[in-house]
Amino acid sequence: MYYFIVNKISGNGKGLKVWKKTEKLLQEKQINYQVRFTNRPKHAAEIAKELSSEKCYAVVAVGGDGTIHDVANGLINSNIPLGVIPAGSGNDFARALDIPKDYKKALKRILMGKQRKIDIGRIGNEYFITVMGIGFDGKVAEINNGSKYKNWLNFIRLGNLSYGLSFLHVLLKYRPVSIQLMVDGEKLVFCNVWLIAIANISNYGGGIKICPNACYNDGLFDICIVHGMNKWELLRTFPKAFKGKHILHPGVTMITGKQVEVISELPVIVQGDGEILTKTPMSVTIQRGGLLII
Ligand SMILES: Nc1ncnc2c1ncn2[C@@H]1O[C@H](COP(=O)(O)OP(=O)(O)OP(=O)(O)O)[C@@H](O)[C@H]1O
Repeated sequence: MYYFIVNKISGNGKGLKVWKKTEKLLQEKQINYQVRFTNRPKHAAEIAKELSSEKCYAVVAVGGDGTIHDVANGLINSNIPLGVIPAGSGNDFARALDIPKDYKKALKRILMGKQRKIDIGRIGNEYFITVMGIGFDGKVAEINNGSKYKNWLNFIRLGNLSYGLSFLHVLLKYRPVSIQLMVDGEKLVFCNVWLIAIANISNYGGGIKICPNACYNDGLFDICIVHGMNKWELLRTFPKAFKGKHILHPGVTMITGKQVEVISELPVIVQGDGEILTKTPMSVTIQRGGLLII
């Protein structure tokens, strides 16, 4: 049995469209499957948790990174692999793991049954699988998730642009803060911090290579700290991040680590996989090979 968890509204309705085509293919191939639809945020985590005690080949998320985040959280500590049929706006997880954008190819890959283990980040009782962003970045995710232009840009197939627009929106008002980090027991202090990205994969926000050397199975987070630059420098440096070239700027510090604690002078917002998770102070740990992907 294959279980599918579908977020119909992901990618501004792409979830439902992709599912209809996928279902047709499953029926043609006479695959044994069941489908559940989400009807609220975090519902996919509840469904996946319920399914994690069933016998099945895989639980497949049909949606974007937020849906994959929820399904992964429901499957943690089970031995059931997570499959992905990409149907979101950004699809950064699929991009990093070479999961085809095309539903036919993505399904073929799931049915082939080859499994791999990936690292996950743990923050309290929640897990993230792509990138965690602290500060400016968290605010951008908050604005982006609630924006009307995200839906509109998805509609005209330019969903990737919405993160850039939200970036400009937040840039007008955001004030950088001082932040203290403890990385594997070593204390580091940075002034005028715009953002800290703690990454399991290289990209977020629809292809921004924030930590170009991040690898999902090396047991390490790649950490990018953007600090000590003014608004205009940040604006000039941002486009370089699409190719990972921002790391050459002196105001960008790159480090790696397994455990990171973040304390800031004022509480700042934290996102993981594009979902708002918490505010600082917070602590995150990597769990090597914590999730099975099919
Ligand atoms: N029925 C629903 N109604 C409202 N929100 C939902 C529903 N089902 C799931 N969600 C929430 O929708 C949000 C967006 O989903 P998702 O991230 O998969 O799509 P996306 O934002 O278009 O793609 P991406 O994250 O790849 O850019 C998630 O936070 C998820 O929890």
